[in-house]
Amino acid sequence: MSIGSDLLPVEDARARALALASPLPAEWARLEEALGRALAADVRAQRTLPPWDNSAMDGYAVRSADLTGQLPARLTILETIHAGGTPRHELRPGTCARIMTGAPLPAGADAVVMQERTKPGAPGETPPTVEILEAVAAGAFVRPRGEDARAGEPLLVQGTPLGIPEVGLLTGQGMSLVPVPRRPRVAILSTGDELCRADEPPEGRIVDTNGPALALAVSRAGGLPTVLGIARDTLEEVSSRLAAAQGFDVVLTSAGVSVGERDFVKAALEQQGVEMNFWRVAIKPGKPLAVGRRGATLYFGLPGNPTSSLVTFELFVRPVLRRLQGHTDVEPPRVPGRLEGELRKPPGLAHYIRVAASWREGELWVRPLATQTSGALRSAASATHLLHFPRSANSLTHGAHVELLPVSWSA
Ligand SMILES: Nc1nc2c(c(=O)[nH]1)N[C@H]1C(S)=C(S)[C@@H](COP(=O)(O)OP(=O)(O)OC[C@H]3O[C@@H](n4cnc5c(N)ncnc54)[C@H](O)[C@@H]3O)O[C@H]1N2
Ligand code: MOO
Repeated sequence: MSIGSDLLPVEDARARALALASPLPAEWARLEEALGRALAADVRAQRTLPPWDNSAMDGYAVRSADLTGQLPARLTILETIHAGGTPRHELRPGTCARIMTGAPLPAGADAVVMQERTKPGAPGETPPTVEILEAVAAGAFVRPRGEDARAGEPLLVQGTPLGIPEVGLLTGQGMSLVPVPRRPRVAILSTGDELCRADEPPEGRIVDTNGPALALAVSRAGGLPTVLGIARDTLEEVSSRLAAAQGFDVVLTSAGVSVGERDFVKAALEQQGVEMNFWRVAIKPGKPLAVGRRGATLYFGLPGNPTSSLVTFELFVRPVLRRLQGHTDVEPPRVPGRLEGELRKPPGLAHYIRVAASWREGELWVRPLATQTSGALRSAASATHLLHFPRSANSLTHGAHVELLPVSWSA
């Protein structure tokens, strides 16, 4: 059997993890807390915005038909309309209105000529006039009524991720609450006899960095983390700590999931009635990943190596947290890039190489970080992307076109 042939491909593993997840029940969230979340229902506009046709430029509101003959054309100025003002006159042939950006168009006007394409009449002349130097098409520099929203019509559909413009659109509708799936509650349990808390004297132990790091990653992915602390490497302790972790949508454990003599996480999960969906993925770092479900709760046994836990979070947990929050686009984003230097590996596992990217000559060039060991957090520090070194490939040469995944954990 060739290396890795008994392991699940990354894409299959992600698909299987995602298949365990569906959007959580909706809650009403204040708009400022809805940023980055996905709408749980269609939203219809209640207001038409902008409420009137208005000018996109400082200039003159005109009838485009007045400009089809000889140019320049001299028009009589009926009034000046400011943003916030109300037009008082309807344009008749041969007339126009001075108008400012955002001001409502007067009746009869169908276009705006920007000020720079005009020449003012003599100061003090009555009635005041302006010379229009260019013809304009009907609709030029007019922002039509209802361009942003039309009362009664769909505004945003279910599943739309709420970015800042979307939140702005909803604000413009006078909405203060929106329906979004509630945030997933995520428990994080570190396991390992060698671990201590950051505020304890280490004395031969190592500080649990995975717990706090995963909590930050969960928050960034929109989840609500609860750090459960450290479980010692016994089946009883890991099992009882898992039993106590009730009421969570997702439980993340770190370490104890490989084939070592004290790797009890899988056994403990099974003892707690978790149905394992898969264990071990054809990936480096992160091969021992274990995923299962009990009722509505999803369990991820993440590998203990600090970078392995972050990479598996990025490739498997984050997409699941996004699906739980109603996002439809949950696959990790990818961008094309070019490799600086060379990479080699045996075939069998897909490698996700930590790289730093910089933009050069119209392309994203990536440099593999000097340290690639999964045991060192340094191999993730200052990484901007993960370079996908495909499972079947054994070398990538300088300048190779590569697939890059921006990491959510970078600064
Ligand atoms: N014979 C084999 N050995 C190993 C295999 C294998 O296939 N066959 N896989 C290796 C791979 S790949 C990984 S990844 C690790 C993962 O093993 P575990 O998930 O069981 O993790 P541990 O062995 O308990 O710990 C690994 C490493 O990480 C440190 N660690 C653990 N927890 C934390 C934490 N919360 N904060 C910071 N650092 C942590 C731990 O001290 C170890 O150094 O297994 C390989 N072995
Ligand atoms: O795959 Mo393990 O995650 O390299 O150390």
